[in-house]
Amino acid sequence: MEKKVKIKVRNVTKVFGKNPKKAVSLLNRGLSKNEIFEKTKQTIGLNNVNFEVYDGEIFVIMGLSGSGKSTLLRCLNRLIEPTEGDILIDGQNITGMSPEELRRTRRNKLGMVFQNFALLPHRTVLDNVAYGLEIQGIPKEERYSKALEAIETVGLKGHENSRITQLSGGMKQRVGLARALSNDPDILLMDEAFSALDPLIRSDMQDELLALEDRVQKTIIFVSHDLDEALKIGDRIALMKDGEVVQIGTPEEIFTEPADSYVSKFVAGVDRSKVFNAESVMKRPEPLVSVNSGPRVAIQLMKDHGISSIYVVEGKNRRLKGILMIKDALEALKAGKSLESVMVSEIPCVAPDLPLNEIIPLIADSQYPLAVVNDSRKLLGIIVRGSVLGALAMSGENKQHETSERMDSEDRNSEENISGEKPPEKTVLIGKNKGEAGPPSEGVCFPDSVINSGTDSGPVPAEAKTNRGTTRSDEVSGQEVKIC
Ligand SMILES: Nc1ncnc2c1ncn2[C@@H]1O[C@H](COP(=O)(O)OP(=O)(O)OP(=O)(O)O)[C@@H](O)[C@H]1O
Repeated sequence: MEKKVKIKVRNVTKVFGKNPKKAVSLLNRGLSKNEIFEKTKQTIGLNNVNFEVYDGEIFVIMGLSGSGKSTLLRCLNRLIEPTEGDILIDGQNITGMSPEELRRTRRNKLGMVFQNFALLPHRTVLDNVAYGLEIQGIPKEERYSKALEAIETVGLKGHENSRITQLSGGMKQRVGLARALSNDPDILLMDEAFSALDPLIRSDMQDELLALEDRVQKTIIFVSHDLDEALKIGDRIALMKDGEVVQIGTPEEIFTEPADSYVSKFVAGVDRSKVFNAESVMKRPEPLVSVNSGPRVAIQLMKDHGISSIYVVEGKNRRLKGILMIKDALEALKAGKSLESVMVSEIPCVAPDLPLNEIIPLIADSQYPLAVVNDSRKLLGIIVRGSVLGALAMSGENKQHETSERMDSEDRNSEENISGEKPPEKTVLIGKNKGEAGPPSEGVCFPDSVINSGTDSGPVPAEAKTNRGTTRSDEVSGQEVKIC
């Protein structure tokens, strides 16, 4: 599905100083930020920035101090006026708007959360959250009702009448968030919103933001100088240096395909196992056999593909039923039994967003590849040891497809290793997908048609996914051990 562009930033440059034209002309002649400052005493805040933000994504702007993050964020609502360029929100160019139009757009579409909370210390939580609505002239009853809703959304219900001075840092930032949400804006601009918090509280707030994003589906532009934070919460990250965007990509793209040596150095120290997740290391689940097929079909498929086990699925949505060993299929053929009666149905399953560091112990303990399933138990992919090791070992310069190629050959070996091993009595499901298998369907499907048919049964997406979802509080609880 095509992504809807919510914000478009086009050729935006910002010069701080009284003679921006001179600075811009020097920029166009290729002079650096420092050279321009030496010559003109004008500071380049942003240099020809271009990007798009999609509806409903968390887009992180990150970079070192002074790289232009806050300037860029503030240009998006024109708290800072760009010197050149356009900023379009829902297709409307805000750089050309009159003060009244701008006010309306800010009010209806944009909410902002600041690092230092920017709260009124002597007011209650409720009055702080309702403050933005108050200055818009919204009647008391309506603004309190909206404010109470926002307070509940950020988990502060019961604290409406507390004074700001009575709150912890984390709670204060929730108030800031509630205030930004009170008007139900489409877009949240968050400027180092969690940087002032203690590490544990900060981590909690990141989890809560992800959970909140799941519920309310806002477009969030989040400024951070912390790479771990960016990797954790960002759908995509824009990395800035000296007022320029040096790379935009998913966390994994930034990791595996750094645009230059600056980006490589930036990501050098990061723990790869926290960046990759099940979806990014799984391989296509092929071949598959329908639960309604006979053992002869399963044996033929395993023979054709040179494998000794095969995943058994049901219906066009390839709902996972179990795994079948070739020896059991042969036995079923001899005894006239069904696949279902001889397959192993209790196999280890993980959710697609389970991070690699949580997958490693599971795969080490498992006799089978791990099945990656979604909430409706659709088999999305399988993970074998080789894939995990490949992702961990890959250096920053290597490209994603190299891993996939290596995975494919290692998968084969790993699947072979399953052969002949006695299935365990019970195996476990880790992750959030814990649904029970439903009743068998009537139709028979074969692997290729299973993979290629139906609206949501397409191939495993090539685009790599990160572990951001796994840190959501509701999903962390999904790590409890369950029988699949
Ligand atoms: N009001 C201003 N007047 C002059 N220069 C400014 C002004 N605001 C920002 N700058 C300069 O613009 C550049 C970008 O600053 P900005 O605050 O956007 O960076 P940042 O990446 O957000 O940094 P930090 O993480 O330290 O907040 C810096 O060189 C800064 O000194």
